[in-house]
Amino acid sequence: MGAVNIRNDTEVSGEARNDGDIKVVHSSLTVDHSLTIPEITPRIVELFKDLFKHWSNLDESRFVAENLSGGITNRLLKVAVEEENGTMVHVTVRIDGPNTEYIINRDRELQAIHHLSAAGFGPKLLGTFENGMVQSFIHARTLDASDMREPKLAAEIAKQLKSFHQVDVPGSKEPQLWNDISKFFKKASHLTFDDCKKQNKYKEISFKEVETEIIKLKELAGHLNAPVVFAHNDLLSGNLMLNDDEEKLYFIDFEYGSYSYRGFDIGNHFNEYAGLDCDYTLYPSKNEQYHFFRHYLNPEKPNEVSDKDLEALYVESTCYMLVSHLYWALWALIQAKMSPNEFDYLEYFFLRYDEYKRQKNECFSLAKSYLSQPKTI
Ligand SMILES: Nc1ncnc2c1ncn2[C@@H]1O[C@H](COP(=O)(O)OP(=O)(O)OP(=O)(O)O)[C@@H](O)[C@H]1O
Repeated sequence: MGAVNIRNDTEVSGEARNDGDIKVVHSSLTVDHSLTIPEITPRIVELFKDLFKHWSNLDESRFVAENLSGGITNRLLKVAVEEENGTMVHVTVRIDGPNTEYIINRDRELQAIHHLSAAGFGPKLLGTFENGMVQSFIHARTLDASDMREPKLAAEIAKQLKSFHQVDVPGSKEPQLWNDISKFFKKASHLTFDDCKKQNKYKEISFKEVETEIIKLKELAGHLNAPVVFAHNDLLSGNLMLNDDEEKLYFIDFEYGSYSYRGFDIGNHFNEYAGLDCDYTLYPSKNEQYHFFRHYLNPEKPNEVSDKDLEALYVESTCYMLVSHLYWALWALIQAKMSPNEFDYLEYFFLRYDEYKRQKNECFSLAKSYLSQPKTI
C-alpha cells in the first residue's frame, strides 16, 4: 500500500476491541460531527492521545486537522501529526454521519474492513471510537466519473473487483441485498417531513408501485442465479483512488459492503458512470461493458473469455443495474429524512426511480429472452 501508516504496533491506551480475530484499539470517546475545525481540533487531539499512547505527550500544536470533501454520508477529516522527531504522519478521521445506522450496518462494516484491509484493499484501520474510525491516509487522487471508462483504468478496476470478490470475509455468506432493500422499503415508505414542500413531493410516490417493482425484479433476478460474492456495493468514482506514479488503484469506503450478487456490484458500478448528476446517457456502451467483463472474468487472458460468458454477465449486470436504481432510490428517501447534509436526497430518489422506469421494459425483455434460450452445457 502506498499509504503512510502510523506504527503497526500502535500501543493501546484505549480499550482493545476484538472484531472477529483481529484486535484494533478503541476509544469510548465520541466526536460531534457538526463542530468547526477550530472546535473539533482539541477533540481530535484528545481522541488521538487516548487511542495512540505514543502521541500522548505531543503538544496540541503538532496536530493539524482539515476537512476532506467528496463524500455525502460522513464527515471526513485529514489530520497531520508532527511526531517528536519531526516525522509527519497523515491519517483520516471518519465521523459517522448522524442517523446513518438506518442505512449502514456498522458492525458488518468493521468486520469487513479488517479482512479487506488484510487482503490489501483500502486504507489501514488504525483505531475506532464510538462514532467513527481512524484510518491511514492514501496518497492518491480520487477518480472522476469520466476516468472510470478510460479503457486501461476500466480494465484495472475490473481486475481488482475480481480479486475483491474473492476475499473471504467470515460470517454468514447469505446475500444481504434483498434484506437491505426490504429494510429500506419499510423505513422509506413510512416517513413524514416537517417541510411542506418535501412532504408534498414525498406524497407523489406510490409505494404500492415501488413494492410491486421490487417483487417483480427480485423474482426475475432470482432466475439468473448470479454468483454470491463479498461485494463493495458502492463502487463510484469517489471510492476509487489512483496513485498515478505507482499506477496503484485503491478501492475505499466499505460501508455498504456485504455478501451480495456479483452482477449488482458491476451493474451498480456502471450506473456510477452517470456521476452524481445522474446523466445516464453516460452509461457504458455494450462494447465498453464487454471490455470490463473480459478483464473481470479472465484478468490474465481477457481475450479468451467466451461469448457465452460475456452474454451471461451482460444480462446479469443489466438486471442488477435496475436493482441498483431501486436500492439507492429508497436509500435516498431515508437520507432525505435523516441526514443533516444539504444534498437534495428527495430529488435523487426521483432521478434514480425515473431511470428505473425508463429502463425496466428493455431490461426485463432482455433477461426474459435470455432465460428462454435453450441452455447448452
Ligand atoms: N483513507 C483516505 N485517504 C485519503 N483520502 C480519502 C481517504 N478516505 C476518503 N478519502 C477522500 O474523501 C472522500 C470521501 O470519502 P468517503 O467516500 O469515505 O466518504 P463518504 O461520506 O462515506 O462518501 P459516500 O457516502 O458519498 O461514498 C473520498 O472520495 C476521497 O477523496
